[in-house]
Amino acid sequence: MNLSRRTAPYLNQIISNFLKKHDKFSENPSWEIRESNVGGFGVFTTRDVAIGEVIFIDVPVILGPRCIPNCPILCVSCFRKTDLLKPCISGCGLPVCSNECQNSSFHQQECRLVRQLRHGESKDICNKLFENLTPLKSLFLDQNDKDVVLSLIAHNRDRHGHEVDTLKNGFGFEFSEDDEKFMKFVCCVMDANAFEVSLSGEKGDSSLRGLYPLGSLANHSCTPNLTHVFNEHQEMVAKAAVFIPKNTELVHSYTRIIWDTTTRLYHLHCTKHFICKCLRCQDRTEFGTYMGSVLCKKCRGIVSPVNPYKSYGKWQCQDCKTYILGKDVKTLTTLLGSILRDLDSKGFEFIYNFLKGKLKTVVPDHNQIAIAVKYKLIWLLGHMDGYKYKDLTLELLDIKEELCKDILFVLNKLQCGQCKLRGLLLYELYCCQREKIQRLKSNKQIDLYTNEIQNNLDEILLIMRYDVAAPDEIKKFLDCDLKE
Ligand SMILES: C[S@@+](CC[C@H](N)C(=O)[O-])C[C@H]1O[C@@H](n2cnc3c(N)ncnc32)[C@H](O)[C@@H]1O
Repeated sequence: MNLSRRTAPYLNQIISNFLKKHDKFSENPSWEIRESNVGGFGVFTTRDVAIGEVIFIDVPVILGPRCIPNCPILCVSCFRKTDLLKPCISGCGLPVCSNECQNSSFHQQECRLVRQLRHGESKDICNKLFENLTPLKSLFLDQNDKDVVLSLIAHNRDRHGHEVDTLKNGFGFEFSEDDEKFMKFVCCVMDANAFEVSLSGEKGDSSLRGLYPLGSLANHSCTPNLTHVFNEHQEMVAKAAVFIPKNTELVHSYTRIIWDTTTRLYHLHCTKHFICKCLRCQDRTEFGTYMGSVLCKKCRGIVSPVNPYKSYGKWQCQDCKTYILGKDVKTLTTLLGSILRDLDSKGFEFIYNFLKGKLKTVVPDHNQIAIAVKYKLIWLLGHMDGYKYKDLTLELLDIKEELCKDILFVLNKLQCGQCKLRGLLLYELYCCQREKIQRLKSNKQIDLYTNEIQNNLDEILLIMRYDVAAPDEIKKFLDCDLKE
């Protein structure tokens, strides 16, 4: 794009017009695009915003499958993941879930283009074509939407845009020079800005990516003040995770919140090509959580990097002041990482004993590996065969409750407010406490619990409001709530 057009007034105008077209623009928005201190542009509040308040609703200008190996397939028309997926009967090789989706104008235009450019038919679903479909979809944008895409920043390193090469070299697609240039630009814009879109009932990683123009102008911080959910129309609902004063930059997290600084910095460098300088990254204690720290072999004190930006440099024990080398810490964390991956095949006893035994001797309680192990146990208790809620003893319910509260405590220390992870953990805690209350005998204990459960439920509803990925029982509460 012509960079001289990339000014704050231009961006405000083009994004506002885009939202107006989709009926998502409020006449008195609580956001504004301005130049940001971290570089480029960012989104700022124009007034105080209360915790949980919706700041904007954004619409995807491009929506398509993530280009990852073995991406679980979805209907290319309605983007639902269902058992009813079948290959399009016209022979384009793309998955659709119903006659309605087969015949939708949305699918028909890409189906025609695929058959025309590819010179051939496919009777089966072609996964590779599905994975590389997103740039192709961008060719159907109208000029206004193309201008929106052109106004966003694009990564310009060589490895971005390989989807287009796969379409050309792997499938024999022939594109005009302009189309090819635009599609490559789209891939670079998607890599810089796209969000993984949550879908109803989807477990694990998302298969869908969306380019949300306003959402994508918000910069990153490891202590985000913005949180977002996706509703059933694949719209992004951006909400305040904490109270946000007027004129504050809105920032969301491009990484997992419970990763340590080394992991977050590495991820941001590789995927978004910048070095985060937020307060959490600069603090070697990570706000007192010591998520990246290990224990000293000599005195069991906490060992942290002297400079969090140089994890390969020196690390020092805060008690006995001994130095150790970053590469030795790396060896330990790599080993723990591989044990962590293996834990998926192990049962509760093994994982719990590992947490309370070996792991406790090498890392502090809130090291990211310890948190990941605790997280596994939370998901195991109450969900896995033999460990459904009804099967759990009071002792196991106590363990689950303690683990949930422990990670919630870490999230509080990290100052992440009403983030999505908090909502999920509160929900696990709520289910656990609800089960526990049925086993309690004393009325006093029951009363105490009932209050806590109700408070947790209120907060879960606030965090999960509009979230298509919310658990079904929460959605039922929310349906009533939204109809009121
Ligand atoms: C999704 S865009 C955010 C909007 C972008 N600032 C703009 O002007 O369009 C992501 C890019 O913004 C920049 N960015 C975001 N957060 C940053 C941060 N905390 N520090 C430095 N650069 C950041 C990086 O260049 C990153 O690749």
